[in-house]
Amino acid sequence: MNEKELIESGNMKMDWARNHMPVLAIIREKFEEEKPLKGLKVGMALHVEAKTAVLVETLAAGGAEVSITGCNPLSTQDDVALALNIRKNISCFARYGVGSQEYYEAIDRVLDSRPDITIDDGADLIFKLHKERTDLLPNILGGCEETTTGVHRLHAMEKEGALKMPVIAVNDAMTKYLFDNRYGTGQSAWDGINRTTNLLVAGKNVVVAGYGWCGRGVAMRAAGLGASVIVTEVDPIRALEARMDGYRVMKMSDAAKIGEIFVTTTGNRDILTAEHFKSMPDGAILANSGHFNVEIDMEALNSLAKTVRTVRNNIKEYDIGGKRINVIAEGRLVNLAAGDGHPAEVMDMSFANQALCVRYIAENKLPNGVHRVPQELDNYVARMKLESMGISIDELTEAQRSYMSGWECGT
Ligand SMILES: NC(=O)c1ccc[n+]([C@@H]2O[C@H](COP(=O)([O-])OP(=O)(O)OC[C@H]3O[C@@H](n4cnc5c(N)ncnc54)[C@H](O)[C@@H]3O)[C@@H](O)[C@H]2O)c1
Ligand SMILES: O=c1[nH]cnc2c1ncn2[C@@H]1O[C@H](CO)[C@@H](O)[C@H]1O
Ligand SMILES: N[C@@H](CCS)C(=O)O
Repeated sequence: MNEKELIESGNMKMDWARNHMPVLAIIREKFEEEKPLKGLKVGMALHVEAKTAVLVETLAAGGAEVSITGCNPLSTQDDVALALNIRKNISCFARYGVGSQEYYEAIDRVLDSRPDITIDDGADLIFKLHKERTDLLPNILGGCEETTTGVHRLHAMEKEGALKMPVIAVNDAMTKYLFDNRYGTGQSAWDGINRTTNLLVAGKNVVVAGYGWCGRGVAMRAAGLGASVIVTEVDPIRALEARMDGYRVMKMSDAAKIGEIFVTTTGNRDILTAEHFKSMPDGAILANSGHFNVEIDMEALNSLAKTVRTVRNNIKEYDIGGKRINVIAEGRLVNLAAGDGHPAEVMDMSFANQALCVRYIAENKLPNGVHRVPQELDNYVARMKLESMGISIDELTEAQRSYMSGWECGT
């Protein structure tokens, strides 16, 4: 495709996404009217694809000047990046498949815009701000963090007294993690795996590592596709939940021997290691839908491999001596690096939270540290989403409200 065709394709993807993001549309309308971000610069490092682009244009509609790059070298969609770049007050520095140097140079270019507010997915901008670009910190009003791992890292920085700006943990809004991490990852991880492998899930042993919000989504949808699901955990309560939800629970060293498809969702490292690769059945398929590319120990797999070859677009086969292990999308987030990411209706809620939190930062002076998404914003997103789905719910009567808050009657 030439540049013009790429831009057309990016615009088409954005139109489709925009039409399925009704809560963000309500916020965009308000932003257009009220311009709450007028005069502010927003710097972003998110997965650059169509739903993110709709968030970017929403912020620009609010009066912000937006600079954006990717937060994963394999999740950028170049047509969308180009379509964003031609829009007024938006600069996009993301490109698909960049190496580490170009990836971090693009982060620097976003910071060169001297943002007032940052939006991260995995805290890349915030790390650079604290490690190399500390001169920019006094200018920062605050930041927003999209994902679980980013929030964990920010809490660790805060605990050590290293966090020098306020950040809102957008991931921890209930209208984010209960839907995006669970139903979003549950659907889009399988979308990525299925469109890439073109194999059957029914009847296979699927091993899901981690039974957090992502893991329970991935396990639930695997079961729906007819898999026999095995869960591995380190948390006894979550392991118990997985068992009582109907899955087999065992150690990874045992699961590795019988798993046919493995999906990691832990946010941790070294979940699948050399020991596991050696005991896996021939032809095992590995995918990561959790954190970066360290959940599957790719270094160990590379050193075990006698040969490595691409066997299908986005699938590498590692022959470790008479046994073949297949890895999708280099062990990076399978839903984004081998698919189009979460469904638009789910990102509608995540990004509605982002837009509202950017406005909140612009209008409130927050102290340094990690902040929760204000409950009223979380409730607003839920109410708007229900409304957009044509769902009405009951309201407490006065008598019910006082019954629920009193202690004298009914016991
Ligand atoms: N692919 C996506 O689009 C997407 C979406 C949301 C979140 N994420 C990322 O996915 C990861 C998980 O997010 P979450 O919200 O589910 O987190 P979570 O904290 O709810 O769940 C993680 C689970 O993994 C378990 N775990 C940790 N180490 C383990 C190990 N060695 N073996 C087995 N289990 C282990 C934990 O006990 C926990 O139950 C994070 O890195 C997050 O940033 C990805
Ligand atoms: O399609 C998408 N566009 C933008 N962000 C996404 C999409 N799918 C998932 N995530 C976001 O990626 C984070 C993990 O890196 C998740 O927290 C999720 O919110
Ligand atoms: N942005 C990072 C964080 C995922 S948890 C990534 O895409 O790998």
